[in-house]
Amino acid sequence: MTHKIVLLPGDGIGPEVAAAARAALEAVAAEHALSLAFSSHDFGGCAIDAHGDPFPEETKSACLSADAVFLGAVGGPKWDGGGPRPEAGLLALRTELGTFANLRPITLFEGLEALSPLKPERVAGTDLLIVRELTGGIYFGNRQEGDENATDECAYSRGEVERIARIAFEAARGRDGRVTSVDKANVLATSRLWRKTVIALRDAEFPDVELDHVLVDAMAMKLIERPSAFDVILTENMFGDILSDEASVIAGSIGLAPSASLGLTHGGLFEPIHGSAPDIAGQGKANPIGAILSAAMLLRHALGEEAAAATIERAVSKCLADGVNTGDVGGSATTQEVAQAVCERIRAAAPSIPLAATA
Ligand SMILES: NC(=O)c1ccc[n+]([C@@H]2O[C@H](COP(=O)([O-])OP(=O)(O)OC[C@H]3O[C@@H](n4cnc5c(N)ncnc54)[C@H](O)[C@@H]3O)[C@@H](O)[C@H]2O)c1
Ligand SMILES: CC(C)[C@H](C(=O)O)[C@@H](O)C(=O)O
Ligand SMILES: [Mg+2]
Repeated sequence: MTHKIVLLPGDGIGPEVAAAARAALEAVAAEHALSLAFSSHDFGGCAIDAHGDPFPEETKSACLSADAVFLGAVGGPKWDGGGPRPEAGLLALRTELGTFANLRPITLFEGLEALSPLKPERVAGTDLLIVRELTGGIYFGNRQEGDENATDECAYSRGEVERIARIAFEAARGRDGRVTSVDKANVLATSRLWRKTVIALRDAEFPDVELDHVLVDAMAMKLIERPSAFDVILTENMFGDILSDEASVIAGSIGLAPSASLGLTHGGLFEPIHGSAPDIAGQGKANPIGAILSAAMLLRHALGEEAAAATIERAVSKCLADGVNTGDVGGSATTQEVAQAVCERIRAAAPSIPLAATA
């Protein structure tokens, strides 16, 4: 069976890290006898330039009929003027695919401990999963934009909160059994609904999972004070966006952090959490590890290929431990060199296939 993978390289460093992810997928497919068919499509700023639309119809139908979608990154100063925005295409893509659950794991890698801005004793033992609601909240409420006044409405329904909370509780059962729900219930009505709903769901369906609540401002502090205190962090769209960039630095660099965006019907959307990094685009400086680990998440969540996902993850850990790193994590390797080093380790790690007996 051939799996159809749509690639949306996008803008800035997006094409560089997407090429690295594709190389890792091709290497692992060869070793695990998987059949993957790739097609690339215009999306984001480059699609605005080519079609006047960040999410053209052709791209949309390719995404909808794919088994999984991989995105590099979109955006950049070129499209920050007054016209269509690349980021609007990304929000439309998430809505179109129904990917309401954004999983953002933060993993400490051997060999990179010294890169964390936190003291080693604070960072030791950190292993976080941020579960971010992705298709609701202030990103998708009514928006009014004027020169004197502007409004961004934040709305959540009980059903939207319940379905993302269920993902977090289920994830916690496979981990350390603890969920920290982050909100701003001392001020926001949406946060009070959030908290009530999360508590009711835990009591009804997940009494075995430990649950606590932290206000988002305090969480921004606690996350860097003692990140190892947390297991699964469940939060709404905007808080999750902000906290995940913060959390990524604990492990060394935003360039290392992957994500999976999952829904109920489509295989999902997989993207590193970073953006198009215009400051380093086109220079071979982008760290491709977040993108490569997103490709591993694609294999696991969209295709059910756990062994292939684990092969990529082991190859990444080995590559980082061997010191093959881009500049953001203290090395001097280029994007392509890191990708190549990961691919070599994918090939070296795969089980050897016995030779057929010859007469
Ligand atoms: N999913 C996405 O497509 C996505 C995500 C975030 C931001 N954006 C967009 O990207 C553009 C730039 O945003 P920004 O500068 O605020 O955030 P950014 O994540 O692009 O960059 C922030 C900083 O991190 C560095 N960085 C990011 N990724 C890196 C990598 N892989 N390797 C090494 N260093 C890396 C950059 O050089 C920069 O200094 C904006 O237009 C924004 O809207 C897109
Ligand atoms: C580009 C932007 C719309 C996006 C978000 O805020 O969700 C990005 O920051 C992310 O984290 O994926
Ligand atoms: Mg973000």
